[in-house]
Amino acid sequence: MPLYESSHEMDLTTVSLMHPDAADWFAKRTSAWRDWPLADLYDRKGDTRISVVLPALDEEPTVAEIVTGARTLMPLVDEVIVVDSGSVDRTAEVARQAGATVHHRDDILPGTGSRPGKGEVLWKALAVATGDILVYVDADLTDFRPHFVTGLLGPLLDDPATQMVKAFYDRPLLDVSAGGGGRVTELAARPLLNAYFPALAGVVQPLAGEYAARRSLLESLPFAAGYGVETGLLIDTYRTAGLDAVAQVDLGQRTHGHQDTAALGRMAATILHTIHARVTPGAPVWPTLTQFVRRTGTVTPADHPVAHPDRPPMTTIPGYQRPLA
Ligand SMILES: O=c1ccn([C@@H]2O[C@H](COP(=O)(O)OP(=O)(O)O)[C@@H](O)[C@H]2O)c(=O)[nH]1
Ligand SMILES: O=C(O)[C@@H](COP(=O)(O)O)O[C@H]1O[C@H](CO)[C@@H](O)[C@H](O)[C@H]1O
Repeated sequence: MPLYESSHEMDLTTVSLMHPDAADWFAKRTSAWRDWPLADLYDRKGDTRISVVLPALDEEPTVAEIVTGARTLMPLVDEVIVVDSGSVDRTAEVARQAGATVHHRDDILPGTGSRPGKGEVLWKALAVATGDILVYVDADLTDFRPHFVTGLLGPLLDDPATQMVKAFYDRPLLDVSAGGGGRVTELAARPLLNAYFPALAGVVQPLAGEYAARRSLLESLPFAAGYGVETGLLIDTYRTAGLDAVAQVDLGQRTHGHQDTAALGRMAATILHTIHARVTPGAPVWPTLTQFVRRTGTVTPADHPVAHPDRPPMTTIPGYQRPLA
């Protein structure tokens, strides 16, 4: 694993208060996508099967370009799969035209039913993707480039002890004039993780939708619902496989579609509940978030359920079999 040297290199004068495990981990387990040239990855792939998986809910404008870009990496990448989360637009059609294998969430393990949200489709992907490694990539990226995938694969193909690789990147905030993106990351996820899991304080983008992990790990973990999925997988990987099983890779810059503040409030609440369930399992917590809608001079409360049960480890699901290539 190359030591991380770039403009993001940790400034050691500012880290004295970071949890020592986090500082040590950051120094050892952080690399940049340029550390992982394509030719080296081909050499290291051997018979490891690699699936790129895109969760998609109404991503017609962006999904095809990402599929096309990921497919330029074949045969390093063995398959590009889109799991449709209930789109009402032409997401499935344009993804298929671009060369993806498309599955609708309702058609995967139908005996388990279908739940809304991102976590559900990432979980169900395990029942259709044939890879030993799954590379998750959001389908709303507006600047996808193949190095997003190769960067994430580097630490996994390099070191069998690596179980999960998180992306990080700079995040210009489109459509809004001030500051950077990653608003839930900075205002909720990282503060909560620093407080409750300080050894994870070195993870730059804990919510990144771009990450890769071994099937054997993903099959063994619960998947938190909705937008809690990344936080749950990160905490559970840390707890079951140890901090050094996680690596992170700098992919440069990433832009994506933005949701409004209220939607991000619900995302933050789901992440809070995901962490709460891991810090104090079974402890009471109010399961809804009340937001307010302003209409003609008044405000109306709108209650949103934000605490949802996890999906259990895929290996516990009757009828689940690893799909054959
Ligand atoms: O119910 C959902 C919500 C989101 N997504 C997908 O998850 C990824 C990230 O979600 P989103 O873009 O809503 O989050 P943001 O990037 O705005 O924070 C995208 O590919 C979405 O299409 C999904 O599959 N099902
Ligand atoms: O990081 C965040 O705060 C949010 C919102 O980002 P923006 O402030 O709209 O750039 O985006 C994250 O959450 C999504 C849901 O889990 C992920 O899919 C994104 O990859 C992640 O960046």
